[in-house]
Amino acid sequence: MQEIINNNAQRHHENFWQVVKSYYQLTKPRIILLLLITTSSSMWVAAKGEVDPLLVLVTVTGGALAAAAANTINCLYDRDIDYIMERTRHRPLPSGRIQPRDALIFAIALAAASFTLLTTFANLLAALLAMSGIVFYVLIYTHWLKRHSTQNIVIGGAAGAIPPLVGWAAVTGDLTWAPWVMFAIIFLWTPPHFWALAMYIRNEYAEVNVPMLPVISGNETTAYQIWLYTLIMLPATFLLVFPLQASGLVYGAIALWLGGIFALKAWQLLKNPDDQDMARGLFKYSIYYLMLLCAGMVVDSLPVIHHFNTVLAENMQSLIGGIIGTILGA
Ligand code: HEM
Ligand SMILES: CC(C)=CCC/C(C)=C/CC/C(C)=C/COP(=O)(O)OP(=O)(O)O
Repeated sequence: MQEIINNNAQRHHENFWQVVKSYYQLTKPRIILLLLITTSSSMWVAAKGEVDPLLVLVTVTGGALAAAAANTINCLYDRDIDYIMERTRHRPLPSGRIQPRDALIFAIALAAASFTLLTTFANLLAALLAMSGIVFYVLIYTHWLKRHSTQNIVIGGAAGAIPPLVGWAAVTGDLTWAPWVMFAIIFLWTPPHFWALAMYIRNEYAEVNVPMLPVISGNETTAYQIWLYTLIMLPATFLLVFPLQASGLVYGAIALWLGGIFALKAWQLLKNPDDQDMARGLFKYSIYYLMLLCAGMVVDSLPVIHHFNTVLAENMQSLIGGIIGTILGA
């Protein structure tokens, strides 16, 4: 008898953790992690390296709840095609581990918690921006564009670029040029990020009639588009240094190094558009790229680095002055 009770208790325990795990999976947690990295790095730049840790905690939690709500509704909406694609078949909704009605209640609760947390402990602008991220991602990307346009992720990608706006707004209460440049960087980063992935799983998207660019226009055109977006994204990363001076030369050097590798990988793919390993390589690198670029912004904003940045800038100035002087003098 005691053994049966023990077994039942153990089974209940296992079931409970399985349910928690399914809800966790529904939120696409790994994508949220990168969204939060972009949010917090923007906070660091906004606060010039001296950010209130409690505000970071609140904003990151509020942002995570909003992104989790957005991803949950996306999973709910896409459960029909997710059921067909191998990569997504085992998600909680298509595999029947969570009921659609429960997912909807979960998403609404997450969004409400996010709004409450952000308005109470950050500010209304940050909360409204996070909510606009959910609405944009769900309505514009998931509902309107994903199944109808090859430009789905170009326009829909704007949702994924909102988190740095949330972070900046939480710190300063308004939006200046710098957060919009961060928005632009992620907006321009999204097509290379996603199309590289879509190039090596295009058969899956073709199977469910989602008009991703490689399915409709082929690998050559997609690789060319990836190359173009990369070429526009790279200069955008330097706008934070010049003319905005929101970040210094340490960040500039990191952006140059990381961007060089990005360009090299995009160029190699352009020359070998049917090479799936190269496409996979660029997709994986795109994730590290954004993480490290954000880390670069944070490191650059730290007060200890400020001094170093100033010395570097002065030396650069006299170096450039010297070069111009030599040219003019010659
Ligand atoms: C509309 C824009 C975007 C689309 C369509 C898109 C699409 C995808 C897809 C289909 C995957 C593969 C997921 C899987 O294997 O289940 C993926 C992975 C990933 N995406 Fe994006 N993405 C977009 C924007 C973003 C943004 C803005 C971020 C963060 C800043 C991001 C971060 C990631 C990360 C970290 C992964 C790897 C997840 C893992 O390892 O499981 N994505 N993306
Ligand atoms: C501020 C805020 C709340 C922003 C939220 C923005 C957000 C959740 C962006 C995520 C982008 C993303 C993972 C798209 C994948 O969609 P998909 O449906 O094409 O991928 P799938 O084929 O794997 O389902």
